[in-house]
Amino acid sequence: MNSTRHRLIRELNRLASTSATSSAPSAPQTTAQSTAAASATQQSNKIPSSSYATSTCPHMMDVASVAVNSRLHPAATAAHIQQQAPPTIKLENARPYSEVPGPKPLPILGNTWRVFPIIGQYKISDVAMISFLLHEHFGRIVRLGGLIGRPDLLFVYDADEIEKVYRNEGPTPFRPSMPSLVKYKSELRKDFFGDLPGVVGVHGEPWREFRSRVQKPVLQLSTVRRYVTPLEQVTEEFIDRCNQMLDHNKELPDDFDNEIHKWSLECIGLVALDTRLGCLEPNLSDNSEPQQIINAAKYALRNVATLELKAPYWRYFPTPLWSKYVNNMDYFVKVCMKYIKNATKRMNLGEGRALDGEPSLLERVIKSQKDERLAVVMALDLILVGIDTISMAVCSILYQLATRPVEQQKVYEELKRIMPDPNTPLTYQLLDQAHYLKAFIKEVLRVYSTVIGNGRTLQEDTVICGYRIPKGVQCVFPNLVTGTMEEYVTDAKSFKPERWLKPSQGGTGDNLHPFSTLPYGYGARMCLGRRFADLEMQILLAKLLRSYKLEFHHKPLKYVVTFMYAPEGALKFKMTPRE
Ligand code: HEM
Repeated sequence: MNSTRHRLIRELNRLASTSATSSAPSAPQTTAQSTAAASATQQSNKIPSSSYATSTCPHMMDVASVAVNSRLHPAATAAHIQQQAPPTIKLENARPYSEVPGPKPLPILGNTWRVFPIIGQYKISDVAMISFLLHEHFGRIVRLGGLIGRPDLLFVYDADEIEKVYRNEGPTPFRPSMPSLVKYKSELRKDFFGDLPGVVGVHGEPWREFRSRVQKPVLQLSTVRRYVTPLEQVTEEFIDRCNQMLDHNKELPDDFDNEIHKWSLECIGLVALDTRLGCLEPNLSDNSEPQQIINAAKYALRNVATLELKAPYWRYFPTPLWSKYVNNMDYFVKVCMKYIKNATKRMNLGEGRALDGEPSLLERVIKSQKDERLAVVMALDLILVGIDTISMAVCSILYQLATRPVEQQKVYEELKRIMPDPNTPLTYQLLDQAHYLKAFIKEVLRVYSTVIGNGRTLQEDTVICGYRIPKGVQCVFPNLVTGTMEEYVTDAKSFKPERWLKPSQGGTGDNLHPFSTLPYGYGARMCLGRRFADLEMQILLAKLLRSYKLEFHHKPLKYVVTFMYAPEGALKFKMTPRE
């Protein structure tokens, strides 16, 4: 255990002993609850070489209705249905909110001070660890109150209760969202965003209207399928580039994560802007447009955590960090406008980008909605949340593959069977057969959830874990913790892609509570880019692993949160051609 963890445990022990309510969490408990604390202690000790990171990841807080069960192991769903539902308690019989356990806010200073520099005991990157420790010390529901300029955070570690909240969220779910982006869209650039502000950081009717106008084209399979070949081309270029970057040990460079960012930006440019941005060109200069977009994306997203948790003073006056954030956002808007205007021009000239008769996503949106600004806002949202999420997920998946040779070999064997000739062009049907590869991705997202939690702001008073939780409280559902809890996942500490397979495919039939691990969220607000995310990741892995073996011969990397949860350090993978 590292010293940060010791320090946090000491502090939480102290808090637990001083908290007015922490010693008496006598709210109604499920049978499994009695063992939760013990299992959580065990769990946080066992999670390998990870430092934990921010559960208040702004993306999770902000990022929509498609059945979740389609992504789940059928056996898991069946097992879940057999579980006992939590007791239903009426609002009037529930225990008061004030009794929810949690660290006690200090007078005047509240709890925000805990993430201040020097005097505060937590770094933003500690927040995931805090999420584990809060569970360990306070149980299945924890209140973190007294935060400057924001409502209380309520951590819920009970998958049945999480399910209840999701299922009752109504037609306009409210994800506690980046207030900084809300301010940018609804105040600073109201002139541009007006009554169509997009989905990210937008709520209520404006969110519902925007989402309903873009959801169909973004999620429909025919649109997504159209991108297999273009995304395969991008990925082939990326792999060629990787080859050129190998050193004398056949290892990739220290800043390989930046290269993955370039690949993901090139992919998102293709999808959201109908453009090849040129990110994979060799010798990209620091002031080139693609590199500037990458920098702007990293900045815009990663500083949201700091802006919102650590330095929320921009709410009251424009701080330097806020001004920089605004400049970055303005830059994004400008870039999106430029490329969407180009796409409209091409369409007007009859030079559209249809493939096999299928128009591009952008063409579909511009044609059906007859609104260029809507397309700009959609592209902006997709880019804003699509680059970092997928890049970080890929960093994490590649690292897991490189350090798990047995599983990597299984992925390779499967790919070899599906594509005996490595140069076989990819199709949706071929990818559909890559069951183990997909299961591997799901398992990485369970154990190392890139977006470490999701959230909902309650729109009415609700009973959670026997407490009456008032409307307006922000619930946090910490995937990273619940996805690795023994009570919800059989043999939760073991990395077993097979748990996601059907028995006919060699699956283990393990129990897996569907609401314990939801990497793309759930319901009407579920991730809008998930089909593209899955496709991009599958294409990259299929192309790369069919032809190369990946190894990692360096000190194990720790998982931390910058914005997303991913391994920190040089991803110096060794790439060796197969056969
Ligand atoms: C592995 C990669 C990704 C992960 C783990 C991920 C995860 C998430 C999560 C957890 C949410 C919140 C859902 C909810 O509130 O229930 C979300 C929302 C969203 N995601 Fe993703 N995402 C990924 C990739 C992408 C990509 C590539 C795009 C764009 C192409 C994208 C676009 C969005 C958008 C626009 C939202 C907001 C939806 C709304 O609020 O209506 N995501 N994502």
